[in-house]
Amino acid sequence: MKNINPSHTKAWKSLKRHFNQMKKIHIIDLFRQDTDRFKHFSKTFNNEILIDYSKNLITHKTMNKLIKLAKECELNEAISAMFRGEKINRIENKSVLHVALRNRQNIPIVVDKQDVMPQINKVLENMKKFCQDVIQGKWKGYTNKNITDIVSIGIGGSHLGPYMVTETLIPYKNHLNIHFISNIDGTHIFETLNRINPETTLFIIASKTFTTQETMTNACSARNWFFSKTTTNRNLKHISKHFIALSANSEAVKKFGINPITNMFELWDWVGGRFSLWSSIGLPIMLSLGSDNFELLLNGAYAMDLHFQNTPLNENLPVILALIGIWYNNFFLTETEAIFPYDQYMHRFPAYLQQSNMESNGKSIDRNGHPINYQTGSIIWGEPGTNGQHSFYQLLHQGTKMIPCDFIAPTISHHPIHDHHEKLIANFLAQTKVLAFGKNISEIQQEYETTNSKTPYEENINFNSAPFKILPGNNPSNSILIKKITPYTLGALIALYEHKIFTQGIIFNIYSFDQWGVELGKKLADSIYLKLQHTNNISYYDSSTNGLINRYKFWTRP
Ligand SMILES: O=P(O)(O)OC[C@H]1O[C@H](O)[C@H](O)[C@@H](O)[C@@H]1O
Repeated sequence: MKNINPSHTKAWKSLKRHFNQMKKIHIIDLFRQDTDRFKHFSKTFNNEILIDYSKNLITHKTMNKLIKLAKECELNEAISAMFRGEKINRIENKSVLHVALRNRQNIPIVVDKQDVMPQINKVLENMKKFCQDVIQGKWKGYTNKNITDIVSIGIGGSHLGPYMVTETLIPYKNHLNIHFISNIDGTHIFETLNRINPETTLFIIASKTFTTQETMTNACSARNWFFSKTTTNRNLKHISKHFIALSANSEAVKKFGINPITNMFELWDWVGGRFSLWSSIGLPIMLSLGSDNFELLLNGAYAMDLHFQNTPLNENLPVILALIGIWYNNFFLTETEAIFPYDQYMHRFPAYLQQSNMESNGKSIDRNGHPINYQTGSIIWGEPGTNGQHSFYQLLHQGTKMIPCDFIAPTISHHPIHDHHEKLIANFLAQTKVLAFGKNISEIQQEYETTNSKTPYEENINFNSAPFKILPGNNPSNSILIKKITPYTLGALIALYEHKIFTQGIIFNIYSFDQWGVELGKKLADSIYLKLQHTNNISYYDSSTNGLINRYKFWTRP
């Protein structure tokens, strides 16, 4: 993988010139010039996912230039390097192999002279057997009762993926109640423990490192609670019926009191936290949906992996989305990208993408170790539709910022109650249309002239309010229609975004698979935590931090 500064490429310079023309063009003009724009700028994946990217400020010329940029940045070579298991996470000297976890044809992938597939398959088989036992009631609690509740304790990548998937796929859920605890705020665990019975609860401690402060604090509290509520006398034999670890750190798991041989499902250092839902970190998904559905999720992701690996760049969906994102981020200099799932079950999808995208591509040092002189990762945010429409869409329609959006919706609802779904989809379509085409003064004028209600008062209001009713449009969006949200299509959708992130990271010339930015805060929290224990006021840090610490002590001391 070469380290190529994208802003020094020919394609980048040509895109800059092209941008100077395109910035004067309105999406309306693009649709006027090409009446078949939808046909030219939309693609389907396996007849289950339709991506319409026609409502973007792009032409064929734009796309060709962006593809040239990807080629100059050697994207094809980078894709092969990832799938080959090369150590592309160079600073940490690790391979990036979440794709191996869903390599459903078992094609050997070699890391350090060893094929990783046998160990992946072994863990997957163990997970399946374990989940089957829990679901079928063969796995009993220490008082010989069936498990009814699963509590997953983890944070970041060890939380967001499993949580988002189990929420999105609730229609496929079995009888087990599933709870997630992530925040170190005691409220999170307090509220969960209040709702469960220790004799019938299984705690899953999900942490690749098994050292993360939030997770270990919650895990210790869960264990203490379990001991306090049961008559197990801290007996490890009993704990083994109720605590499972998902981790790459067997030593720490053992120290915690979980037997790594019988009660731990392994993952490996080549699985990045934010890409780990396909690994043993996905155990809560498998427990909640059953192993067949988990495998369908893997199959969907695998289908997208094959597409990403084997499709020419100009037909390649993750690449197209990534390049359109770069077009706005690096040429229009947009700051954010919004994700609007028109599906209530997908309510955590934007939060999930926030981590996977922003932790991956929120970097400002290039792969040569030099500061970057162009924009990298966008700010990702979003809410499910239609709630967002009654909240922040005003700014999208009439604010001063361009915000590229992805609208995602299923065509077949899991709950076709009366006309809810048609109304939901009508809103989706209305919003994307209005964002692109807006409403101009002559349309307002025409509307005004054809309305019947023209009392002098209304005339006055209408006349004066006309400028305030203009919607400039020209805000770009992608529309992603999914035939139905199933484990398979969700797997493909997640992989689509994973590969979009990868593609952008390669073109930004950054390392997308480490996250040094989060380390300092963790270390400092540890040291401040110690300072909070002392009774004396402190003057160790800057005046603001000292002032806050000392006030905290003043207000909390008896
Ligand atoms: O799985 P763990 O080792 O507990 O890590 C959990 C999370 O914490 C870290 O701070 C990273 O920022 C995340 O990428 C990671 O997923």
